[in-house]
Amino acid sequence: MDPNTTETEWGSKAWRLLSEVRSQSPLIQCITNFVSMDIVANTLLSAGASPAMLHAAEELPDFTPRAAALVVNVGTLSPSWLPAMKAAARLCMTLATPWVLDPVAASASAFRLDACRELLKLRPTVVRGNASEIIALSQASAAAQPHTNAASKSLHIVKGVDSVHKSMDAVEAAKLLARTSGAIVAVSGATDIVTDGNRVVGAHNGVAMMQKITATGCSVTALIAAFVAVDKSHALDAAVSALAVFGVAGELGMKMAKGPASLRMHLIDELYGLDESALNSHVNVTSL
Ligand SMILES: Nc1ncnc2c1ncn2[C@@H]1O[C@H](COP(=O)(O)OP(=O)(O)OP(=O)(O)O)[C@@H](O)[C@H]1O
Ligand SMILES: Cc1ncsc1CCO
Ligand SMILES: [Mg+2]
Repeated sequence: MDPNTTETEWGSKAWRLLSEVRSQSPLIQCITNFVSMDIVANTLLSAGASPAMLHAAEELPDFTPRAAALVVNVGTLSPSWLPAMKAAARLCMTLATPWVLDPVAASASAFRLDACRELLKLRPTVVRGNASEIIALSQASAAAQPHTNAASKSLHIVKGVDSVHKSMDAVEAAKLLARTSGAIVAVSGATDIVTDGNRVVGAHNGVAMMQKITATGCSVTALIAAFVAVDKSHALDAAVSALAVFGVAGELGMKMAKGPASLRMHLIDELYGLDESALNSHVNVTSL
């Protein structure tokens, strides 16, 4: 993080990065779960980025090098998809293209946890999960070998894809995961937490109703990829800004929403229409 960023400067930073996404329209390759494909693509389009949901291994050598960033989301993981996820991540690692891991339901099964740990070795720029996912992954990756006690203890920490922990409960786990993986780690929740293992920043935007729309977490993961794509050397700032921007869109959308379905629509509309004054007055980011 730029150590000079004060709390009042986060609004203008978020605006600058959103403006860059709008002007550069970075190509974001998303290998994401079936549930999330539509809302992730619409979130990226509303923010000004260009989504592409390609996942065939045969296409990666041609396509992945053209992407400005990659998202790998294991939400509906199956054995046939994992090799392509790893191959795309490996290409990004080789090409220094930023990529973001969403470890959905990381500890739901040994297969999924091992897949997440293998993906972590391919040096994601950012890992974004909910609190239960980050706690489970942090415990598992602290274990030196596969199937050690620490890894198996972290199995089944999650109920499913929804968190059973609060984001603030995951601060130490996030810092540890950042240190062991080298990634920026973001934990979504009432306060979104972002850390590089030393600094911890909190983004306090958003509304609780966002949890009642499936794949809002997947969507903000993709938005983080778009923001990192336009500011590769400041991944922590980019992740914080994306989380704050998405949260502000949720707050503004909630003013017109009657429930989750209409919030989904209004959030996407508000993201599309965000302007400088809205971000300056609503972005609420602090050091933790
Ligand atoms: N209590 C809350 N108050 C405000 N915003 C919230 C709250 N809980 C979640 N959010 C926001 O909702 C979005 C999704 O976060 P969440 O933690 O629900 O992700 P997730 O569990 O990975 O979701 P999914 O798996 O459905 O994609 C984030 O932008 C987050 O900031
Ligand atoms: C509900 C659900 N199941 C697998 S992925 C997903 C989308 C939210 O993560
Ligand atoms: Mg999730």
